[in-house]
Amino acid sequence: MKLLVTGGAGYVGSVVVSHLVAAGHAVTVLDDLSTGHADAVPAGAALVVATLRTGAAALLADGSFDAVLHFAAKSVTGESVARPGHYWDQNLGESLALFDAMRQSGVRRIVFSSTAATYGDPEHTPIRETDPTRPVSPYGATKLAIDTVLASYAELHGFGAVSLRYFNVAGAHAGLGERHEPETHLIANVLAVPMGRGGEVSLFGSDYPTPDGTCVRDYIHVADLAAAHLLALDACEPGRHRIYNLGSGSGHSVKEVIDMCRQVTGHRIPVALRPRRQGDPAVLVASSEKILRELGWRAERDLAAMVHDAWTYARRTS
Ligand SMILES: NC(=O)c1ccc[n+]([C@@H]2O[C@H](COP(=O)([O-])OP(=O)(O)OC[C@H]3O[C@@H](n4cnc5c(N)ncnc54)[C@H](O)[C@@H]3O)[C@@H](O)[C@H]2O)c1
Ligand SMILES: O=c1ccn([C@@H]2O[C@H](COP(=O)(O)OP(=O)(O)O[C@H]3O[C@H](CO)[C@@H](O)[C@H](O)[C@H]3O)[C@@H](O)[C@H]2O)c(=O)[nH]1
Repeated sequence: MKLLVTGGAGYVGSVVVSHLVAAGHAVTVLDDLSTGHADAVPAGAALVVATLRTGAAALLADGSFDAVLHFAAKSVTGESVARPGHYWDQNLGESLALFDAMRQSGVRRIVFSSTAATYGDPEHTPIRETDPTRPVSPYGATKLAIDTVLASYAELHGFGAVSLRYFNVAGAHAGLGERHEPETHLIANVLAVPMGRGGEVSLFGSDYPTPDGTCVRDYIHVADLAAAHLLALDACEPGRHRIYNLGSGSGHSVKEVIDMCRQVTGHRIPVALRPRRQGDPAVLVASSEKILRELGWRAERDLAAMVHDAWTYARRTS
């Protein structure tokens, strides 16, 4: 297929592009490099540097693309609380421009990066796709709004759309990994300590109602995530919007993640206890039964593999 990948110079997008190229697809990346890196775009894919508003319509105009994978977004929860207008503009506004360009050029298949943040504070664990969506941050609200637009465009404009709700993405693959500046994600921050960038890792809150008092998350390897995108692409069906959670079904606490990083790196990794971070739910764990049942996908790699691969990547890129 001929594919347009928005945000393909970012962490998750670049790993998915490497899988798409390996599977024989022709890939064009559209990315404004606001948080991505031109050198993360895998060999074999073309890069167009522009925003969705300025670049999508011209790229899609000739009607030759078969589908879009839409990763481009601003995705730092805390920043979204400080700058909600920026998040609505960048996430919903830019997505509407992309969907409009798709509609005008007749491209109707799309796989979208949604998020566990659409659920907010869950009523029970594990979270199913049918559970209530009550986001607690502007970031989660913008992503839920985009899911809603896709449902509407599927019904009214014949889009075949799949929203993949990622839980906590981690690990590295094919020499591609996390390079966010500043970094907010736990595993990358913990590994920065043995890499010599900071003497201790901040642990945000140890008084949560969890077994060891720290937040529990469902970590998923970025290569497992990439595999799900290839299945989702084949599952795009005109007139339908499907939503799938992507997680492993089991949770790890922040303390467990830090211990795993100690084990893998052999470094003692000092911890500084800090107050809770605003907007962090205590437990987020996915039920991924729906995508197993319907598309045959399940997470294959465990936390040890994620930390090991992230550590290999960190050392290689230092
Ligand atoms: N990393 C996670 O744990 C996680 C979890 C849930 C959902 N997600 C979603 O997955 C997607 C990818 O996340 P990531 O961690 O790779 O983020 P990232 O910041 O590394 O990648 C996003 C990419 O989009 C580009 N971009 C942003 N706004 C753009 C715009 N308006 N026009 C063109 N390009 C633009 C950036 O330059 C960057 O290359 C995002 O949509 C994010 O919300 C990520
Ligand atoms: O330096 C750090 C970084 C994080 N944490 C904690 O670690 C946990 C995980 O945090 P982080 O890695 O920032 O991920 P989340 O905030 O859970 O968010 C990620 O996972 C969500 C889905 O579960 C997605 O919606 C988001 O886009 C994605 O950033 C949370 O309890 C944080 O408070 C720390 O204690 N210290």
